[in-house]
Amino acid sequence: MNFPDTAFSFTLDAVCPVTGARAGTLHTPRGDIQTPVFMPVGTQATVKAMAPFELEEMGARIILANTYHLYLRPGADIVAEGGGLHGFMQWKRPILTDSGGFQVFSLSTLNRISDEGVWCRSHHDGTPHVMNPEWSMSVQKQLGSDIAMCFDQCAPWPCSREEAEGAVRRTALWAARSKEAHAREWQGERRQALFGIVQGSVWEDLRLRSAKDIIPMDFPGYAVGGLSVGEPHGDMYRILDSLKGVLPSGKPRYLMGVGRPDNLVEGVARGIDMFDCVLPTRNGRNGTLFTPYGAVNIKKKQYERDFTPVDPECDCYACRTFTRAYIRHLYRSGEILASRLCSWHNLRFLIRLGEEMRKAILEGRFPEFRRAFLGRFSGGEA
Ligand SMILES: Nc1nc2cc3nc(NCCc4ccc(CCO)cc4)[nH]c3cc2c(=O)[nH]1
Ligand SMILES: [Zn+2]
Repeated sequence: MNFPDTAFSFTLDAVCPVTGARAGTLHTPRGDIQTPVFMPVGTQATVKAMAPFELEEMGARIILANTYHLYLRPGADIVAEGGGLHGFMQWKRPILTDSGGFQVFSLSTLNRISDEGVWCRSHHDGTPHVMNPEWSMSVQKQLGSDIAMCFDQCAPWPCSREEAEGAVRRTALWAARSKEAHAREWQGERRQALFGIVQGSVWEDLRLRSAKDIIPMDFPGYAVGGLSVGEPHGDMYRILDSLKGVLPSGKPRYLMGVGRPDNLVEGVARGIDMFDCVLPTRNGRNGTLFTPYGAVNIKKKQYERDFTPVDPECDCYACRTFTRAYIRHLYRSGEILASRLCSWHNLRFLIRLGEEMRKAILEGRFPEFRRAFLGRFSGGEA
């Protein structure tokens, strides 16, 4: 596959004049991605309980995998030998890999951070590892993802302002080292885009400082990190508002780890193009299903004789084929198909939400779409 210099480019197809919501197209060597887009999470080289052909059927255009997990198991060398992630898991469309910084803090049993990098013990077997920008770029190359993320430091929430400042400083340091290591790894071959990540927790001035550090490094895309870590949604939205006019409008904006359907709509309204979250499959496995009116917990007795689809407006295989009563039976019987059908529906719900927001933006009716969707969707149980 040859990679012309314009291997990665982003086209803005339309912008909502009222909110600034965007419809765009991210051109990658493995295909175009229309935004807004939800990226199913495939942490360990699989979107849990879904086969690649099913992900294609539901319209998944790009999926996410995790450097930290795959480095520890099965090992980046095995994935590389298996043809990189695309060959190993037989997913032919684009893949984005997270860089490992966030996961090392949320998963490793012990970790020490310094400007050099992170010393940690594997959450599998306690073996010691050093993770840093150079390590992350090398592993993401072995994984062969289409989009790699800078190795960054995500401050926890809540944290002190000093902690947030430290993470901003280190994230800038590591972004420069990531960019340098990435260029060295790829020697000018344009086969993997590297996205920058902005930190700063819930302080607007620190977010601005981080943006001023990262944007001049001229990445092909920018992620908003450090959110969806437990902070109130109001803080998330306030931070997105503060970055809206700062992040380069001609490049894709990726909000990491988000999220619930209402978070996606509010994120798009604040200029976000790309999202990822484990919620659809995580909720799928515990029987919590997205519907236009909020989340439905299929375990509930009230669905015992409910012979209607999970979501009558949904076009997914689960909603076209089965009833709530049947899926409730599967769930209560501990049948594997329950997790599959619930994950399938939740993933399709978010993928379709992206498609519908894109259509609304292109047709100049995003504010009405947003009002109608949020008016019906109550974040909690329906
Ligand atoms: N490199 C990098 N990666 C990130 C991944 C993230 N993922 C999140 N949030 C996801 C949190 C999340 C975890 C589990 C569930 C399921 C139900 O609880 C939902 C959300 N925030 C994140 C921030 C960063 C970040 O700054 N840098
Ligand atoms: Zn469905």
